[in-house]
Amino acid sequence: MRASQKDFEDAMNQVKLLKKDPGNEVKLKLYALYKQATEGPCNVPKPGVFDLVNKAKWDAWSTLGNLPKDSARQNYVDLVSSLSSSPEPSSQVEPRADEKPAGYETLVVTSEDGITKIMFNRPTKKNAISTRMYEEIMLALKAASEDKSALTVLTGIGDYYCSGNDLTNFTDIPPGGVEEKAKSSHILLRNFVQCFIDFPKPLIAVVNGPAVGISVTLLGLFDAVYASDRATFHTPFSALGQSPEGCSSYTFPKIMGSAKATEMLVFGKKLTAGEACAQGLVTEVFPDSTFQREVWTRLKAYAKLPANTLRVSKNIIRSREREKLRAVNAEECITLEERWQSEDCMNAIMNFLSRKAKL
Ligand SMILES: CCCCC/C=C/CC(=O)SCCNC(=O)CCNC(=O)[C@H](O)C(C)(C)COP(=O)(O)OP(=O)(O)OC[C@H]1O[C@@H](n2cnc3c(N)ncnc32)[C@H](O)[C@@H]1OP(=O)(O)O
Repeated sequence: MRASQKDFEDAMNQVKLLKKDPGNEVKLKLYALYKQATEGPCNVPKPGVFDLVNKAKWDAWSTLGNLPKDSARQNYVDLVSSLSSSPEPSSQVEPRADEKPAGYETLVVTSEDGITKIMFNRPTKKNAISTRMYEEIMLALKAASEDKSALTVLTGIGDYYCSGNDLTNFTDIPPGGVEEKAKSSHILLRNFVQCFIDFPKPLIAVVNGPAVGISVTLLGLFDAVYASDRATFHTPFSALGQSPEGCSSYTFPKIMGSAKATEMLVFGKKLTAGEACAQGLVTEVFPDSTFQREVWTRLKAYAKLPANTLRVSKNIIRSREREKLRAVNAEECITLEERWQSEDCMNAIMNFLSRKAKL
């Protein structure tokens, strides 16, 4: 069920009762969702650069773009419920000594109704995946694989599902130079994709808006993909001097045939949600106005099925491919390590950072 006005008002009251300060980033998010839910898209002039607090608020609100009021209300209620009911996202799993403490900076993770929901939470950066976010997604997936939920869902907070790799990840060059950076990125990416290959329960993507780069390629490793009709699917690797990852060089041709996969992965053709569904990458598309309600109603029903049986059935569908996928992942990362050191890739990143280029 979509959050009602009453749920929204209850959530506003709950915020006042929070025992722990949720931190500035979450407070800005709450502010922005509140304004969007009550007034719609940001309609006030941008404050001056020295008015830091109001500028931060304005940025947070305006980044929600044209997010409908009822989606904003729902996101507000979800965010407050995650703050009040499960402030320690991995509380169902004992963290090992070598793990980061519970509490995510780039994600909101909730677990209820048999569903663990991992939400990308960098809406001001269109949910681009920073190095920290790669690490946190791996931790959240590990916790979800061990908790009691039947299903695990990935989705985005704000108007984007995810804008792919955070291109500023490549600006933090270590003393060993670009070569060392490419090597460490190779290892991070390989481990990250491995978590999706090995994930033991049904893994569902709820694609709430545009998806770019690695957030698209990974969809081939999900068990179901539900998309809003606002979502688009774009893998602009060639324009970035990069090559396909997330096992897409294997899964995409298998899902849609090699000609359609080439259009996406080599020529960077952006697909609408309808096109992605016709090509088998997306399971079903819903109108944005009913997307959240319809998807969560369906997932809550699926989550009532016996959790162990869901695991067993997923495993029998996926297990034959696992070794192959591991080999593909390794090969893609080797190729990317070389690409990241190429002139094409460096120029593309510099162009984006100097705002000369966008998708
Ligand atoms: C360990 C390494 C592993 C590497 C794995 C490799 C993966 C490959 C990929 O994922 S390739 C895909 C990379 N992504 C992109 O190329 C997207 C780049 N972004 C854009 O083109 C645009 O931002 C947009 C089309 C996604 C959205 O455009 P819009 O005009 O609506 O919004 P802004 O451009 O103003 O964006 C708002 C702020 O968000 C920042 N941002 C958006 N995407 C990214 C990104 N991928 N990386 C870093 N930052 C991003 C953008 O810079 C704005 O920030 P600002 O407000 O501080 O300026």
